[in-house]
Amino acid sequence: MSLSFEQAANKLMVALDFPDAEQAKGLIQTLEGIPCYMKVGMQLFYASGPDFVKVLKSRGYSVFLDLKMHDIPNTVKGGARSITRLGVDMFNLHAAGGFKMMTAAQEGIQAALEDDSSLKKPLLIAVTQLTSTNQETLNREIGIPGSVEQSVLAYAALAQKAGLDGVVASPLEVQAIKGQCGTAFMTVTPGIRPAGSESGDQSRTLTPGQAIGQGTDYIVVGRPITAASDPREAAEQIIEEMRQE
Ligand SMILES: O=c1ccn([C@@H]2O[C@H](COP(=O)(O)O)[C@@H](O)[C@H]2O)c(=O)[nH]1
Repeated sequence: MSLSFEQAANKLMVALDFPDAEQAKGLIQTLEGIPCYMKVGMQLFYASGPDFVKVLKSRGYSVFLDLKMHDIPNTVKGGARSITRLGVDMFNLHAAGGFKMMTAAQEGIQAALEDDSSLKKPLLIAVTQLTSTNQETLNREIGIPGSVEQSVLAYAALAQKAGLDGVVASPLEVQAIKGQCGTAFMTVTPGIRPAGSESGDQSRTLTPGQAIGQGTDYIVVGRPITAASDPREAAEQIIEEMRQE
């Protein structure tokens, strides 16, 4: 059954990779009325911080704070507590930080919820292997043996054991992750490139329609929308393609 416009838009996370809040607000204005998720990454957060998250929430957006925490458990616990207080809907950390780090993040979430019972529990997901990583990078540069998919599945298993809600991976790995962890275990997939667009620094890519066809829960799209000559048209075309699957 094909998705409605709203259902497809709800599965689209737009990566607001901008150097300042003004430029990000410009894109939000352009996309007004499209009920997509907004993703705030390190570039925008380091520049405009919690205030910009509040702007997005006040405009009714679901917000994924993509800061990819990776530190000792105590530090990540504190970071998770602070992030939860911002009222974001989803945030993430690197599965490579290990089981204790991932459980510490959940303790941080719980502590924030106990501080303020009006807060909603955010979804917590783990980055497996970055979508810019290819087989060569993994084995020769980073020195991790085995295939990219094996590594992704090992991190997904660890994240699930630690009680997380899902993982960030390439759409190419969605079926294997869902097969191993179950369909309720969420996949959030960057590395999305509409047919004919530049892959740039992304290595493990699929088109929006192919990614939805693999059964992913959310696709993350940055430059194919933000760098398009008509970002609204680009977003609408991506949503239409998602609907066809
Ligand atoms: O493995 C990962 C994890 C996060 N990202 C983020 O997604 C967007 C993708 O942007 P594009 O411009 O569509 O390439 C970006 O914010 C990354 O930080 C990822 O690409 N891969």
